[in-house]
Amino acid sequence: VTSIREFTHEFMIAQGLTKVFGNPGSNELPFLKGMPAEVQYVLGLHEGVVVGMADGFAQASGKPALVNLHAASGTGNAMGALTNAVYSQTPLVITAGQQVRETIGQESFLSNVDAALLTRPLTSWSMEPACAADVPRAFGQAVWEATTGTKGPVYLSVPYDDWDQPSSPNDRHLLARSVTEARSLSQEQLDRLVRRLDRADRVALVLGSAVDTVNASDDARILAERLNADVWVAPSPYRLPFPNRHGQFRGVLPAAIAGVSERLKDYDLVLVLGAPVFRYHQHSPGQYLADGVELVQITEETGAATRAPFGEAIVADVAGALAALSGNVAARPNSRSGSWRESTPAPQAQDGIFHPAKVFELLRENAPGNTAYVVESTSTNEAFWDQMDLRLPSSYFWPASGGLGFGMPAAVGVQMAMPQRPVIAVIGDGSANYGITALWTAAHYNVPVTFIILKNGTYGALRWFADLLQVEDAPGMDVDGIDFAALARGYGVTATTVASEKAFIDSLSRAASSGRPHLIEVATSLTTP
Ligand SMILES: Cc1ncc(Cn2c(C)c(CCOP(=O)(O)OP(=O)(O)O)sc2=O)c(N)n1
Ligand SMILES: [Ca+2]
Repeated sequence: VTSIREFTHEFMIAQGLTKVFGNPGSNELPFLKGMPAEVQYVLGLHEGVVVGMADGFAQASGKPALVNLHAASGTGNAMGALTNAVYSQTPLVITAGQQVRETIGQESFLSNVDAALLTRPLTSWSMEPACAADVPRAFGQAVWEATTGTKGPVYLSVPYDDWDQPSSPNDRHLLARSVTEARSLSQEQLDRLVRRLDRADRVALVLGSAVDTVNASDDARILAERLNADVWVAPSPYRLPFPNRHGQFRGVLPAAIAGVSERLKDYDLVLVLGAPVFRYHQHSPGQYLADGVELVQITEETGAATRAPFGEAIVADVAGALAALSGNVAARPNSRSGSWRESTPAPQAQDGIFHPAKVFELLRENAPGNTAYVVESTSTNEAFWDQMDLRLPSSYFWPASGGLGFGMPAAVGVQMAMPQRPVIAVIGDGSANYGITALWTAAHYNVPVTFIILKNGTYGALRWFADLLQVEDAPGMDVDGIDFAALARGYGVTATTVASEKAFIDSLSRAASSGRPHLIEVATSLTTP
């Protein structure tokens, strides 16, 4: 008789879930027993790193990732990483071991009390099956909940004595199941939108990260060029949905109410695709939109449509909408299409201290054009977008809720999913500490990420926020004196500390040709975000 474990392993392989990102405890061992050779277990040394790696892997591969955590303590460690994954709608199937079913009520050691509640509201679905016989169906539901409707992380807690129970012959039906969806614009919605776009004088496209998640930036560019529309990226992007040096690219909208309405005030129609309206961050009250500006939002995320405070929302497949719109709007004269903007020269490094813009200029000039960047350096965004020239989909990954500890692990996950592209992680010296153990996994599985640590010795973004909020004496702002090269070597990753542009370029090219992970730490000056 097939056990529930054996059936579940077979189902995982049938679903293509052939990597398990995990950190094990005793509750998980009965699930991990006899794992088929087709399944690779990727060990992370902290559950935040495990979920960060799975998040990067799932985003870069475009497929769900399977995670296995240790009951409540493991799940608790993963919650910070889940704040990102839930906002990037990353399909993660998070499983966790539970104590023996009959001992949960008495809360014996390692019981995950109220397991199905533990991850709410950071999972769209969570469950602990009411009996062992329901585990296979619940596992299937977890996979389809993660990948259908508003996609995102889900959670399944399984008592560890369930795995040895016999699987039912009915479970075989699960192997034949599929769950798909089609939520394209209706013909009437499409016709109405095309008429509005064709009649509008000055159109702005505001593109969200989901446009890159669904790999639709090419159609976004075609639509923008046909409309001769200005293109903005929606606030707080965790992906790049449009080439940032394209002649029609106007920048990333500030994550502030007044800032957004100021930049959108001269348009008569704003079309938002694949973004919430909007993910503001610093609070600067004002009019949501200037008078005369109309806004239409197309999103796959029902909640982003229903909770928006203004504009007309359509819940529909974003890639399909872009393909339909770009094929139906009238073409306008456009001298900008296909043009590329030059970048501004970065300030020179002084006495071994680099302006972050100089680091980015050296990356633009020396890293391969198909490099994918995983960035978690919270005071250098402006310099990054000024200097970088990213033209390919899946070229930029950022923690979707700003939950730090994403960058280094996600870079490992992205590189595992895209072995054909170089991956460079650009990490602040504050952020690096939240996911630093990812270096061990990079070394252990030889994942050739180049990690660049920008050392300004402080929580730069918080200094900027402290000024904004007039908090003169904020404590806990400094993180100086950390030797990341020594930490990297301690986890098995080679490292260099560079103090000149030549040394930076040499380290970069040596790292790229080594085929191994490498860390480069560079002292940088403090800039405003
Ligand atoms: C898990 C977690 N903890 C704390 C913060 C708060 N935080 C912190 C601590 C920041 C400073 C990060 O410093 P850095 O060195 O990585 O980058 P910059 O110096 O460029 O800001 S930005 C920010 O929002 C967070 N976002 N996420
Ligand atoms: Ca810093």
